[in-house]
Amino acid sequence: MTGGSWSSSNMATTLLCRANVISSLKTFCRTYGVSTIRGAHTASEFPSKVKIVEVGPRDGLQNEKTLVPTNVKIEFINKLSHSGHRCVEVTSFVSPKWVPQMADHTEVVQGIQRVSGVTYPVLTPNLKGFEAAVSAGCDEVAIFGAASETFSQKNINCSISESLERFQAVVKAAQEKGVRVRGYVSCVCGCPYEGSVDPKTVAKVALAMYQMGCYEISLGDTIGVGTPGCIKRMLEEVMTVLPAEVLAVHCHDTYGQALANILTAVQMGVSVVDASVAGLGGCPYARGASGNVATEDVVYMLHGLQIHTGVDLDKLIEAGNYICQALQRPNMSKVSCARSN
Ligand SMILES: CC(C)(COP(=O)([O-])OP(=O)([O-])OC[C@H]1O[C@@H](n2cnc3c(N)ncnc32)[C@H](O)[C@@H]1OP(=O)([O-])[O-])[C@@H](O)C(=O)NCCC(=O)NCCSC(=O)C[C@@](C)(O)CC(=O)[O-]
Repeated sequence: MTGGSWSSSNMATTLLCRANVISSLKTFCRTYGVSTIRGAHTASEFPSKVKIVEVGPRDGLQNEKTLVPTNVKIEFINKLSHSGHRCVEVTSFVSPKWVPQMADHTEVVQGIQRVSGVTYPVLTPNLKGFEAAVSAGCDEVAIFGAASETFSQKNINCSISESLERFQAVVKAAQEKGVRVRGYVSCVCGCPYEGSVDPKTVAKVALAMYQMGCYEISLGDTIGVGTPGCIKRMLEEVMTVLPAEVLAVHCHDTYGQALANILTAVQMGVSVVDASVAGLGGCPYARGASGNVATEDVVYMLHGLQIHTGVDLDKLIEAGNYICQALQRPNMSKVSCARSN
């Protein structure tokens, strides 16, 4: 054995040990609680798979002023379900006075064809929404908080701490019924009312939601002001208390930064990405927020990195074109436009 090959085999052993230590730390972290392990993520690693959470039917449509017929929503969701997605967020059980577009939530949930292996979460801000969702047949819900006091007031009419109390009640009821709960934290890079947001506040709210029982925390750049630098600083802070494995990113594309932000997050080990087909959407209580990042563009980028998503790009483009025709609006996905030319 030459000195050179001895040292590379030694190095390989060292790397293997390091990988084992990191893997053990991650397992320990998942088993015994996240707040005890700090910084247990591996930086600059691409995951081999990314799960896309398709939010088009909910986040994409909630801001539409004209009511979209229920049968169109159902057909749209069915097309998305058949495009290889594993998770399609379908509607919200919120007050119809606040978001009229989501008032047909029960009909939508009960009208879709459920595909085996696909989950269909819905937003539930409080116990009233949760109970209605469960009665409609939902088995996964999402609670949605914020890292900005003013946004929390404007969006769900309560402070951050009041929202956490409400969510605690939802999570407890969900656990009793075996319903999975996802958590959102909005305004992770900036707030439409307060401006910049401290990453420490994001980390605090994300940890509180995870500790109460959410299986995953989606970090929302609600108004799309984030840049890769902002996303990196925010994720570094959040990853001091939660591992990358339980995080997702939810990037709006207002400033054209969403794909770069997602790439940054994926490079930091995040393997769940929210996106909205055709780039539809925005939050009605976030002035200036444009659509989400287009799912087609995210899938194209990830496939280019040889990251598996399970999504069939052609079928996804078809679903995006279907809803754009129904809404009579242009498709905001660059990939879809390029493929259609
Ligand atoms: C949270 C509330 C309900 C509080 O609204 P409130 O007015 O404070 O509620 P309340 O408890 O005082 O009740 C007032 C009325 O609303 C009814 N009510 C109460 N709860 C419900 C319910 N669940 N479903 C249906 N009705 C409900 C309740 O029964 C009562 O009816 P009334 O007696 O007047 O006839 C309201 O603020 C609301 O619905 N907000 C939702 C806003 C929303 O959906 N925003 C968009 C989603 S968040 C988002 O887009 C961001 C995200 C997730 O994508 C991530 C990102 O981009 O950052």
